[in-house]
Amino acid sequence: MSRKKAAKGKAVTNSPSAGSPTGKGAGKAARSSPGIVQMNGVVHPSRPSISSSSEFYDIAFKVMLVGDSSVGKTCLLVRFKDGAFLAGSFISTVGIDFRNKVLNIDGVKVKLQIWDTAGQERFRSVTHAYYRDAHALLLLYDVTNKTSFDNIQAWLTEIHEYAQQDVVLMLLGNKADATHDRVVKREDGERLAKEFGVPFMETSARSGLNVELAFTAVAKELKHRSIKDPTEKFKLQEYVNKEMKGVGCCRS
Ligand SMILES: Nc1nc2c(ncn2[C@@H]2O[C@H](COP(=O)(O)OP(=O)(O)OP(=O)(O)O)[C@@H](O)[C@H]2O)c(=O)[nH]1
Ligand SMILES: [Mg+2]
Repeated sequence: MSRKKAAKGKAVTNSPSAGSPTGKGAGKAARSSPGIVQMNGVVHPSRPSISSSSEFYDIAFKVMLVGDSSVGKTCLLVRFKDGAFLAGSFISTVGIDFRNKVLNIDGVKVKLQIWDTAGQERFRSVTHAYYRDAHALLLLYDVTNKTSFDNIQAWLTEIHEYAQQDVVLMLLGNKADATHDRVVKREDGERLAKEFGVPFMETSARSGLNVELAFTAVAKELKHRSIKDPTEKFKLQEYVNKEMKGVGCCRS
């Protein structure tokens, strides 16, 4: 297998349209971070983008983070990429950004190009344009925000409409660290995920709980599908169940 080079997220273009936000983040400042891409910027497996980075990879996939505004998509990505929590006031994402990370999955270098979408309603049409090229979707709700949980069904409808039929999908209940503010029980998340046949776990961008696992599980599934090794058996939910940690536990 030949090795490719991983591209860095580059600021190319982005022009968020004006309009009144309807999400929880309405009225908040908007942030546009370095990895902003063109509408047609797509990464295909085994086809690297032009790169100045020296990190090599074997296969590449596009993963999208979706869900209501303020559920913690940007924080989850920053935690995964940089191992840090974005403390301070909430700055809502404008349009769509991406960050790259190369993971070593059983000896195979898997590059994830992770696209962080804006949850605000006014950017929804921008997000729709990207679904088609996504290999995996991480759909987030916030365990301290019932509306974000109630909106999951609508997000799933949207995903079925715009994403590929065989897209790898995982439901994440984020902010699991916020025990005092929790309004959505873990069992409710589990029930919903079961109903829709989607793997599920709770995460915390603040503590790091299950963050690495969420991305690793998706990378393993994508690598498994891509390589189609008949000797290798991989079941996403089984892997997640085995590896995931509960709230209050020790490891991220
Ligand atoms: N307690 C706690 N707070 C979190 C966690 N993740 C994010 N937050 C907070 O939730 C707020 C929103 O986080 P973001 O990551 O910016 O939310 P987002 O989903 O990217 O929002 P949009 O960009 O508007 O779609 C911020 O104030 C974060 O500090 C978490 O795991 N635990
Ligand atoms: Mg964001």
